[in-house]
Amino acid sequence: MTDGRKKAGKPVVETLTMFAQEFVLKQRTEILHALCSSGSTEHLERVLDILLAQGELIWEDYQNIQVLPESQIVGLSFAGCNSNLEEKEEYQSTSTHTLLTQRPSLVSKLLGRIHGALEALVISGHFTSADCDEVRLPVYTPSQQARRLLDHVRPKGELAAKVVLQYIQQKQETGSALNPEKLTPPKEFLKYQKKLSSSVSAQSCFLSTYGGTSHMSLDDIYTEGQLELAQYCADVHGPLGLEDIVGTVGTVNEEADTVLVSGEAGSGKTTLLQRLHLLWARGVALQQFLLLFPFSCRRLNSEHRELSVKELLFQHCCWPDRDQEEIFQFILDHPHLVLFTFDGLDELKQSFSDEKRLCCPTQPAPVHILLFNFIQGSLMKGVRKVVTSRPEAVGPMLKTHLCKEVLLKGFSPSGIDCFVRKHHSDNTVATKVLESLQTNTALLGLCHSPVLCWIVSQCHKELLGCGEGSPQTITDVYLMILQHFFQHQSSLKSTVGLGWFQDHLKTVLHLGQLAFEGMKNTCYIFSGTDLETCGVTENDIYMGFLIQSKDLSSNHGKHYEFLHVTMQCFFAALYIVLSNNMDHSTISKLFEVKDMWETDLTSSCFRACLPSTYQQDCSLQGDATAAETSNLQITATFVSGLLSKRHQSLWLQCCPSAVMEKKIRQVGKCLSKGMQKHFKSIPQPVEGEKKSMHAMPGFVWLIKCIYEMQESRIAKDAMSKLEVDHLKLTYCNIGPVECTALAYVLQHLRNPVGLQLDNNSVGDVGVEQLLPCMHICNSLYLRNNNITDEGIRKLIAKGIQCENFRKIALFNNKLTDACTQHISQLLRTKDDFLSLRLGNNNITAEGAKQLAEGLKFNHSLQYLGLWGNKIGDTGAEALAKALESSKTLVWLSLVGNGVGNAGASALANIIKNSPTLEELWLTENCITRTGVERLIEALKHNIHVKSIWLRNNDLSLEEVEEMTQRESRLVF
Ligand SMILES: Nc1ncnc2c1ncn2[C@@H]1O[C@H](COP(=O)(O)OP(=O)(O)OP(=O)(O)O)[C@@H](O)[C@H]1O
Repeated sequence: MTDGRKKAGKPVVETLTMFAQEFVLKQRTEILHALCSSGSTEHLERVLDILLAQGELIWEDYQNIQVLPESQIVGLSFAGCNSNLEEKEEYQSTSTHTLLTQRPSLVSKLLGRIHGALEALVISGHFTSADCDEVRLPVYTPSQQARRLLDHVRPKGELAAKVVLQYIQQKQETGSALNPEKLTPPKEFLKYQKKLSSSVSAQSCFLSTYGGTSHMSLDDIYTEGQLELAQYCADVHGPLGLEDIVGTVGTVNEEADTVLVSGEAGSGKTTLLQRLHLLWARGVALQQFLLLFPFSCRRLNSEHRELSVKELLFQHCCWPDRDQEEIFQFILDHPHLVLFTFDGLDELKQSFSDEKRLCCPTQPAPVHILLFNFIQGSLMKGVRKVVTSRPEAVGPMLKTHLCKEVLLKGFSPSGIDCFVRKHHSDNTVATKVLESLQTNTALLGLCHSPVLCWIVSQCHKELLGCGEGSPQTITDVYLMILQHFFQHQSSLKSTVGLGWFQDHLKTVLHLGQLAFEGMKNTCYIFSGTDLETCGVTENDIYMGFLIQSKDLSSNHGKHYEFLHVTMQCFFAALYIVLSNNMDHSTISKLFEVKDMWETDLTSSCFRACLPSTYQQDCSLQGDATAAETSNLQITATFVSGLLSKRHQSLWLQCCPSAVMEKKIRQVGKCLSKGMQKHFKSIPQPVEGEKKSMHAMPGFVWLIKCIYEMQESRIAKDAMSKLEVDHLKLTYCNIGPVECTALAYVLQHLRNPVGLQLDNNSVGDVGVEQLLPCMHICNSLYLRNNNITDEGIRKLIAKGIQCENFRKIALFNNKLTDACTQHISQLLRTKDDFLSLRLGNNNITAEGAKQLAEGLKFNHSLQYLGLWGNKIGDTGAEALAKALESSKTLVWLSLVGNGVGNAGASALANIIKNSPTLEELWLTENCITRTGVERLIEALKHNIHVKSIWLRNNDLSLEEVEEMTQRESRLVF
């Protein structure tokens, strides 16, 4: 700090300063972390704004801090930063002084108005264009630009300060400059905007999945997917809408301007972006953005030139017919009016890194460097960016640069209904398809994934005609679409048995090879030469599995891609299974693909089976991308499914059975080995604790592969070696499909386990899928899983029959009084049930009364949690009556239920009589002194109770103090 500080001269200030100094010294590490850990200087700058405004920091000090390199900025200390009273007086009531004292609010008022303020300063002759350039450096965030503007105005004097203040005041009176309607962009800009929006509209009005077979307009088929914030946000109730993706809701890092939409393969990320694009181009959504530039990372992979931002925007999205410079300058000046979207970040050949910084929009660089710098905000700061990716591709480094993350979780049950009805104009057909899904809940579970829902709808004839053999696995569904396309596109109409597969074996192998080679090289777009190399013919293309790539085909001959990348995975799997000249190590290498979390990205083992020239090519790309790992896992899942005995008849006629048997054995061995590795990683339990395993995503994948094989021998074998008491799969993206696989495998466990599935998307369909393994679960944790009364009805019906089942946790779901009669039945019937937790649902007094009916007959329950419901005083009275003679109850929580004094008085009876109760939670229940007196009275008869929680009730401080003294077990 400088020595030019002056003394405050007031003892009180000195004392405070000493305290502050001491505090800063003691908490130095924490303060430094809070100020600097986000990688942005915003927090530090905000603190500086406040210090300047309050006169705790004088201008010279501030300037010194400003010029110090970033690492030394943290040398800021409060030592001697006394108020500079003399200086304060000197500037009293001048505009320059106002710039200082109002600095924090001026910074925010200038956001979105920098351009106008600079213009006013230039016109008034206080600023040169060089001043403007310094303020507008693209490396600055909008708030930093505002601060630099204020910094530059100060030395220009009183009149310049006045201009800025007048400008801000005027703008406030006439409305927000952030509103694009208030802007008057140059004429050429408006023409460009029109051209861009018609190009975006043309690109987004049809769905590509249907390209091979028929056209389907997005309007006709688009169905809302389930969007959720990745991080809990107290302000958000109910589902997110499309506009929320770019809105402020759920923002975790205000300085970042990249939103990530993550979702599994086929969950609808591309389609969602397409919908956003279309709505913007039509002028019905996202109208806060004047321009929207859509990018596909898959296509950006083909751009090998170095480009500047300008070239990237204009060459890849829309070319301005005139006045390029002016249009680009307008974009630079109004970044907050521009939106970039990047689909499939996981498909980019390079993994995200923030090592190479770039901040100049005119400097050419490889496109992935441009993209990474957009995300970090070093380039085109202020432009909103929406990026999509599979979840496993998003590492912690990328996450630090996100404004928020939104999860796309596929269709909800009503979404499936809506999609199927949109898909079939004939209502009778739609109803039949939906009915058949209700009878096959494994398939219904699969339909939560939009791509699978599309296949199932597309293949309704096959589906409705297959009776008993209705599809159960993902492989079954993909085989169904294979058959569907062949039978619809081909002149060979083989109707008998499996003739269709034999008839098209050549096509399968050609497309399979193309898919397989592509997979090895992270290639999803194929040139004519690629097709030729694999022998793909016009007839093969005609079958409809390949579609022409949109914007790449015109320049360099036709290019193709698979209808969907999962289709490419499926064909690659068919090739691995059917090809007779496949390297024998391919399968084991495929299954060795490591978890993204386990080590660095290494699917290189898979590449090792390639010819050496190919390996060289690949090594040029550096590490494997996330999409590669994820797609190889999907391929391995299909390989497992295709080698299932159920599909033997398909390949027996085209492959020697000895070869196939060997492949089956290999897959079985790989799965078993993979499981062993997981089990070995389970740490020994600490004494007194249960042995617990937290599954890694790779565990779920292996389980899905086992399910695809549909061989209980393999499932049994894998599970026989798992020895844990508690299996934790929280935040593992467990939906209905995963539940089906889990139940298939876990039912073979030798000993009962606690199954913890908190914070997933199990839903009612998932609950139903779990039923086959209920007998092995002694406790089931399903917190925050979108479960309704219907799911619970089925769960309880099964649970009642399961001997081991003793505990259930269902907080944060969608339960109402309608489920309590079933739970009541469980309590009445199962006299060894220990724990019931139903917090944060919608249970009222009626529900509590139902539960009480069951509790009257129960002699085992120890834990009952009903916090965050609405049982009120009558509900509490009913429960109290049922529990007052309980000889087992240890813990009861009725937090936040409005039980009031009447409820508290009734509950006092439990205290009076219970020989076991230890804790009673009555926080936030509108209880006054009258209620507490009853509790105190009851406590006189009970020495076992340890604490009664009474925080946030209707008591005065004096009452709290007095009652604490009378009864120390009351916690206020
Ligand atoms: N919201 C939706 N409404 C209607 N159909 C949809 C929707 N979302 C997805 N689909 C169907 O599912 C198919 C796959 O979806 P999409 O390509 O958007 O998934 P994705 O998440 O981008 O997959 P990937 O990660 O593999 O690239 C689409 O082509 C379409 O047929």
